[in-house]
Amino acid sequence: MDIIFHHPTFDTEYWLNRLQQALPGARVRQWKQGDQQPADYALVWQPPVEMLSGRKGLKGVFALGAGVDAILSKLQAHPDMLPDGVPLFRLEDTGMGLQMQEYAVSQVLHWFRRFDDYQAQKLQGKWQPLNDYRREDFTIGILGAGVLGGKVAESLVAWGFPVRCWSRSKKDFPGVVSFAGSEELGSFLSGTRVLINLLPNTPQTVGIINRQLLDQLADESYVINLARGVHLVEADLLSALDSGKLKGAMLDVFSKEPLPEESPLWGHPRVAMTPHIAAVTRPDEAIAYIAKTITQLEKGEAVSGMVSLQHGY
Ligand SMILES: NC(=O)c1ccc[n+]([C@@H]2O[C@H](COP(=O)([O-])OP(=O)(O)OC[C@H]3O[C@@H](n4cnc5c(N)ncnc54)[C@H](O)[C@@H]3O)[C@@H](O)[C@H]2O)c1
Ligand SMILES: O=C(O)[C@H](O)CO
Repeated sequence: MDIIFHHPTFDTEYWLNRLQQALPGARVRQWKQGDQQPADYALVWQPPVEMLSGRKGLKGVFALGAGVDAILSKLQAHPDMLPDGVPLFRLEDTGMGLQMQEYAVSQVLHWFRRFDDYQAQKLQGKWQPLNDYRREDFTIGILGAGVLGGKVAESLVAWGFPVRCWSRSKKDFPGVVSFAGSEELGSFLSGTRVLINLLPNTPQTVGIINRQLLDQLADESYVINLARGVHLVEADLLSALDSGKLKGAMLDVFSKEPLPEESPLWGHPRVAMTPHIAAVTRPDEAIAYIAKTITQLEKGEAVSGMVSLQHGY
C-alpha cells in the first residue's frame, strides 16, 4: 500500500516516520511536484490540485484537520481534483475535543466570575466587589452539535451550566437541551447568554452570526467563535458590542487571517482574540486515527469521518 503526504507547515519527517510505524506494511512518502506514481491514500492539507487530480487507484483522501471547507472550495474550482467516487475523510476529535473544552470552559468561567469587569475596574484603580452572576442566568448555547460541539457541551454541563445545542438533527446529549433546524433557531437563541459557535463552514452557515441573530440573544450576552471567521459578520458583532447588547466576544477565527492590522477588532476593549489555535491537529492522535481508519477500510469495514460532499462537511 502506498501513502502520499502533503502539509505546508507540519513536520513532514515526523509524520512520515510515525505513519510508517503505525502502518508497517505501507510505503509512505512525501508528495513532491511531478510525482504521479501510484498511491492508495493521500493525507493532505491545502493540496496542490495536481497532487490528486486524475490519480488512478486512489482509495481515500484524508484531510489533516477537522474542517474541510478549504479543500471543498478548491474542489469547486477544480471539480476533477477528487477523482470520482474517492471518499474524503476528516479528523474527528483526535485531541481537538479536549482543546475545545479547555478553551470554552476557561472563557465561560472568565465571564461568569466577572474577571472582565474586575480587569476593567483594576485599570481604573477601583476596589469594588460586584454581584455574582447566577448559573440559571448563564445559559450556554452551542451552535453545531457535532464531534466538537458535543465535547464542549459535555464539559460545560459538568460545570453546572444550563446547556443547549443547535444542529441539523436532534441530539441526545445528557443534560443538554437539543434544538434542530431553522424552525427552532429562534427558541434556541432566546435566553442564550453565551453563544459558542462550532458549526462547519457551508453555504448554509456563512454569515449566520449576524445582527438578526445577535438581537435574539439575552441582553449582555457573550459570543465565542471557535469555528470559522466567515460565520460571523464582524461589523454586526461590533455594533452589538457598542450598543451594549453584547458584553464581550472571544474570537479564534476571522474572515481574513491573519487579522488585518486595520481591523477595529484589534482595539476593541471587549473583544479578546487568539490566532486560530483553539484546537490544533495533534500528530500522534491524528496518526493513530488515520492508521486505524485505513486498516478498517482495507478490511472492508465501516468507518466514520467521511465527509458528505452533498452537505459540505
Ligand atoms: N478554531 C479551530 O482551531 C478549529 C479546530 C477544529 C475545528 N474547527 C471548526 O469546527 C467545526 C466543527 O467541527 P466538528 O468536528 O465538530 O464538525 P461536525 O461535522 O462533527 O459537526 C458539525 C455540526 O454542525 C451541525 N450543522 C451543520 N450544518 C448545519 C446547519 N445548516 N444547521 C444546523 N446545524 C448544522 C451538524 O448537525 C453537526 O452537529 C469544523 O468544521 C471547523 O471549521 C475549528
Ligand atoms: O479545522 C481545523 O482542523 C482547524 O481549524 C485548522 O484549520
